[in-house]
Amino acid sequence: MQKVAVLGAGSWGTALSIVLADNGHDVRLWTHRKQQADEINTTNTNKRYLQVNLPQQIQAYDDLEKAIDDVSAIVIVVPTKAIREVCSELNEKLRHQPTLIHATKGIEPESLKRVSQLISEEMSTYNYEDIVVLSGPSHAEEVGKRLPTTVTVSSVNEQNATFTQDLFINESFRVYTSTDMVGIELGGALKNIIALGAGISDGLGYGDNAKAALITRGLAEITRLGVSLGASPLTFLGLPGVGDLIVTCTSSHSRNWRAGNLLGKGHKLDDVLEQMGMAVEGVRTTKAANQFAREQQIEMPITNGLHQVLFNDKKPRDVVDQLMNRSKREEMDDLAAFIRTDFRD
Ligand SMILES: NC(=O)c1ccc[n+]([C@@H]2O[C@H](COP(=O)([O-])OP(=O)(O)OC[C@H]3O[C@@H](n4cnc5c(N)ncnc54)[C@H](O)[C@@H]3O)[C@@H](O)[C@H]2O)c1
Ligand SMILES: O=P(O)(O)OC[C@H](O)CO
Repeated sequence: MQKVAVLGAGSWGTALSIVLADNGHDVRLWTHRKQQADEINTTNTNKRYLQVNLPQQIQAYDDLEKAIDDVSAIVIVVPTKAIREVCSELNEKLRHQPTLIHATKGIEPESLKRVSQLISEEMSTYNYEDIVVLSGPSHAEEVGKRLPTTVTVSSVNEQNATFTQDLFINESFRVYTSTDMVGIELGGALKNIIALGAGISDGLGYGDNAKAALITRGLAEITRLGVSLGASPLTFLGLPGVGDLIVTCTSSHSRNWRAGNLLGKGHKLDDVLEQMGMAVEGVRTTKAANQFAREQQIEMPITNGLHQVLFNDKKPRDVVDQLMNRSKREEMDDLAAFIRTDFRD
């Protein structure tokens, strides 16, 4: 049994707390809202975020210092835009060296940094190599009901990855390890761009053919960008790559798909984000990936099209026309070139 603090009591932090509690761990779920902590502790529910009863071993805290006292692991699950703020507070209050795990899927637009890089920059006693990421096809709504789910954990420090695998694995939550930290984080972040696109496609009334094309050509874009940043192309064929793309692009559980669906139906971005009331990571990640692709001359036509819809007020239908009428080409041409470069190195 371990003492584990989970920072972020949204849908994913709550679902991961259930997995940890089912495994017999003492779980401290931290929220910055006192009212939410009171709800969890008095009724064993967190109704705004997850429609399930919570195990009693989950104790909620609104005091960060108390939540992290004497824990052997801290799981960070706030949205990317809150990572620096939460980690800077954590850095001030942490007096020992528990394993740091994150399950956040995003990239910081201004710096184009991955979440593990942001965490290590804010945490003075941790190196980037120590941080662990947990990612893969995993909707909180299904994990909360103990439906079969598989994820991957990765860290440059392989002992930390194995410790995290042991912490979470159980009969309904299967955990693999991987040594490709960069690929695992990028796969989880970049799939949200394509999921927004899949939602838009469904919102426009396009069919399964269009969605299959988005998923497959989206995977090509993700792989190009990922490999250029040092990821293994094989990672994108695994759970944090194509696995997460499928689950996010095809499910109405997905916040990114749902936001895209509303955009496809003609709603404005600001209204959509207000209506969602939860993290829609793909919006900021589109900005980051589009900027990086432009700077590095990486071809990402779907990401670029989505960027035009989100930030330049372009009509989704016009972007689809633009994508369908690009110049003729061979399907695997540029992707093969990227992958060969990786193997030659
Ligand atoms: N929901 C899922 O099924 C799921 C699955 C896998 C990964 N993720 C990833 O997990 C991360 C969190 O997503 P979520 O779905 O739980 O989001 P959410 O919107 O459900 O919850 C986010 C939580 O973070 C808290 N928060 C926001 N800013 C904060 C701050 N500055 N300080 C403290 N707390 C703050 C909010 O109060 C809320 O409780 C995202 O990166 C998402 O991509 C989500
Ligand atoms: O609800 P979304 O779109 O943030 O996606 C949730 C998970 O990342 C799916 O694996």
